[in-house]
Amino acid sequence: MDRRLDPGLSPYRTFSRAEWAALRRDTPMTLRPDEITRLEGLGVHLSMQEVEEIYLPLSRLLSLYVAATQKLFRAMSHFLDQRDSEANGEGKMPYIIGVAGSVAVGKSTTARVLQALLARWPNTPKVDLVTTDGFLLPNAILEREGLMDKKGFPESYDLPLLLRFLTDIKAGRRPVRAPLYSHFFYDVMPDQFVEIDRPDILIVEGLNVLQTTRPPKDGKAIPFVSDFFDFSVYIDGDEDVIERWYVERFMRLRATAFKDPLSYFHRYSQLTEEQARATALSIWRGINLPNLMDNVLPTRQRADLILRKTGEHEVAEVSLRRL
Ligand SMILES: Nc1ncnc2c1ncn2[C@@H]1O[C@H](COP(=O)(O)OP(=O)(O)O)[C@@H](O)[C@H]1O
Ligand SMILES: CC(C)(COP(=O)(O)O)[C@@H](O)C(=O)NCCC(=O)O
Repeated sequence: MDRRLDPGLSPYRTFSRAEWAALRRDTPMTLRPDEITRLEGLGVHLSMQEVEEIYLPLSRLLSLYVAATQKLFRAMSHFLDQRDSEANGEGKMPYIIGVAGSVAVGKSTTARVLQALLARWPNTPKVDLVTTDGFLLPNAILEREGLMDKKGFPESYDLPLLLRFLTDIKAGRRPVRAPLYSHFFYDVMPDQFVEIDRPDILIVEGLNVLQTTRPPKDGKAIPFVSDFFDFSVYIDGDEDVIERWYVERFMRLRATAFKDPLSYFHRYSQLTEEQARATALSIWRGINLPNLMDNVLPTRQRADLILRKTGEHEVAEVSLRRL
């Protein structure tokens, strides 16, 4: 079902692939084929054409937005009579980009491509990447709370920890640590963190990054995750296509990572191909699809930019929110 906004009512300007690709203008291709290969996830064939026609124009837009925001930040520092060193160390504020969308829609891959392209721009050499998977509650708590079948749902995250992380980033504290999630162990890794030390850009990717927060029981108002964002991208696709991507990824993992006896899903590597496909479909239709329909898709129209994908991860349309 196509739930895109009625163009007559939309705050977005929508570009065809060709119109968007033309906005690359003279932006040079800064990634070599071997670098694109390194960016690919398991089984991903990331086409050079996709990077040139979709992600290069996006990196040009973001570079312009970051430069304008850096000017705004200096204006605020001037207003506050703050010297650059006092404002936030070296007079810069991390520009935070959120990347949202369904499980298996391509958030991690897109985030890695953007990280590589944005780091090539002279005004943003340091680009860090964090996934909100690390802010999931540990399996022990999910199991105690009966939430193992809700992994990825709003209630499965340690939202206060994520908001504290983003607050520290925006306040310029250094370094700030983000917990790490392992898809191999299917759990948050105890005592493992990624340190974020005042990057020019921080990309935060995850299912929940555009969700509006239900007020907590104590009634205290808390911010939305996206209140800390300077720009946000939603990666969109038809549910039946994402279901295929999810099953394809599951089957690739079954043939690789799941074969390791230490892998959480090792038991699935013992299944026949048909049983494994049925299991992947059951997990998708029982957990990730309801989460997409109820909690993720409704956040699409909060994004600044929507990448609408077709069957093989190609982006067919780009919608950019008008200022
Ligand atoms: N642009 C792309 N081109 C080709 N394959 C892709 C692309 N983006 C994602 N994929 C594939 O789709 C699956 C999901 O991608 P991933 O980035 O892991 O999604 P997410 O982080 O949203 O779960 C992965 O198996 C990956 O190989
Ligand atoms: C950990 C996740 C919530 C994160 O989603 P993703 O990074 O794949 O978008 C998801 O991969 C997940 O494990 N969902 C629970 C059901 C499943 O095993 O797919």
